[in-house]
Amino acid sequence: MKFVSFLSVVVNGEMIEYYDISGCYILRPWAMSIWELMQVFFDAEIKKMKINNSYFPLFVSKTVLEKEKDHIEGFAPEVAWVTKSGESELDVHIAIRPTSETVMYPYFSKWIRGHRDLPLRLNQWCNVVRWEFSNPTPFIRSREFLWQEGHTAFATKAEADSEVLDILELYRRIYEEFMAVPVIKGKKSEHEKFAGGLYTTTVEAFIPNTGRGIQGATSHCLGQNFAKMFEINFENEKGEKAMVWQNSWAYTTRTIGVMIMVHGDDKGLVLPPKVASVQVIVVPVPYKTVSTETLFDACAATVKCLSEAGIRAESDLRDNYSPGWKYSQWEMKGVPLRLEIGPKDLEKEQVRAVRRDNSEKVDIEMKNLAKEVKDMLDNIQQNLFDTAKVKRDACIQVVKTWDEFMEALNQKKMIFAPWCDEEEVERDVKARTKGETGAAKTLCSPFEQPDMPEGTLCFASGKPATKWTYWGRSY
Ligand SMILES: O=C1CCCN[C@@H]1CCCn1cnc2cc(F)c(F)cc2c1=O
Ligand SMILES: [Mg+2]
Repeated sequence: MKFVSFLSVVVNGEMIEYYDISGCYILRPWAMSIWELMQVFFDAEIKKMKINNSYFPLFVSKTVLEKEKDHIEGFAPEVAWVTKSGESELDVHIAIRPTSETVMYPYFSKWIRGHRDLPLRLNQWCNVVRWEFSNPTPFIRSREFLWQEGHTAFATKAEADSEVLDILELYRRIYEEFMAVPVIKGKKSEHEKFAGGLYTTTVEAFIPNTGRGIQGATSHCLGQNFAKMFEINFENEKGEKAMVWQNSWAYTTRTIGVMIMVHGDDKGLVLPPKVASVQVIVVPVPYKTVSTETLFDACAATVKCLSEAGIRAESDLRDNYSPGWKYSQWEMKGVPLRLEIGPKDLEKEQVRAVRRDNSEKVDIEMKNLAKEVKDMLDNIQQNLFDTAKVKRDACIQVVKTWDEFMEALNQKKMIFAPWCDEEEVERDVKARTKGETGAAKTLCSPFEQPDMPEGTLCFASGKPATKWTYWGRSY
């Protein structure tokens, strides 16, 4: 789906309404319901991990936010400030949280005294503000967005390392099991990682239509960097004073944008059933040979039968739109399955099912309705993932030399190359590929590393390669 159509699809699909402040968007129910369905899954999963939700203030004082210069110096231009209340200047300017490390960690320091206070594992569902200037795009890059941010503290590095991967697996599930979007799990390079942390793990998605990678969600091990900065110590079992090991992890409303870009087509949105607030829309096809009331009753009974089977079904009984108009509107909104009920269907005690993913039409017997519809929805979910994976894999290009790299980059590929893992070389590749469509950067080094034949050289530096890494232009 091309960019222009992305902007029109999110508006025509009634997900987004533009707002009079640039970079800010209204999330309408059709989008908010997707966020909520994911939240139900993720919140239940972190509760199983004994992670508690909390809520910290939106505001950070300047002194606290700038406690450690190098943590935010690169981000300073993005920070939004409250400088006045009414007509009076605030003597201490207050930042709106762009992320909550500096909000939370002074209290982690206060609450964590002994090893019995560990692990401390908090999450919050909230909004954050980052006053970015690069091209704002609904869901993908906005000045305010919704996310969950997890912040955890452990006595040992091993516990932190293990939780980083547990959370990353939840992010993979969000993308692959709910959004039907294939992602690659891996580690960010030293250049691309969260500078305040020890290492960053990520699930990377790829948008075949634009040939750009996109960071899907991140799970950072912060090491003891913030413990040092905020003096978060505890007395360990040997009575020694030790610093905690911390993680922080987030996914955002960007997930919805990725899903739209991957599955959308020229008829509009295509929603995976797992995240569709309406999975089945029932549309009556009136005809003079049968009373509208009979048809409407059949639609209502169909909705009731599906709802009782746990399927999110609605009927569209509006009498001021034709069936054809309704079909295109619900296709634009991406409803996975449409059931048409006309006189003939009534006679044969069946419904005409039309799939949104491949436009296939099949007749379903009313008596097997719930089971057949459930199976079709599962099939649509799987088909969307399989189709997206084939498309994404077709974009992956293995390269060994600089020329092959440049050719693949200009063919909008997701490049898989042997790399010497030197930060200087990554900076050099960025400089050499700078262009109006943006430079190439590392996306991640996948945990699953193919073997590196003896003597393989880095595609960019010619030095001995140490790891296989995905490269590409990105959002
Ligand atoms: O990405 C995560 C997971 C959830 C908690 N935070 C981490 C790292 C966020 C990295 N980051 C990202 N963006 C920022 C923007 C700012 F304006 C700013 F002051 C600080 C940051 C900033 O620290
Ligand atoms: Mg940023």
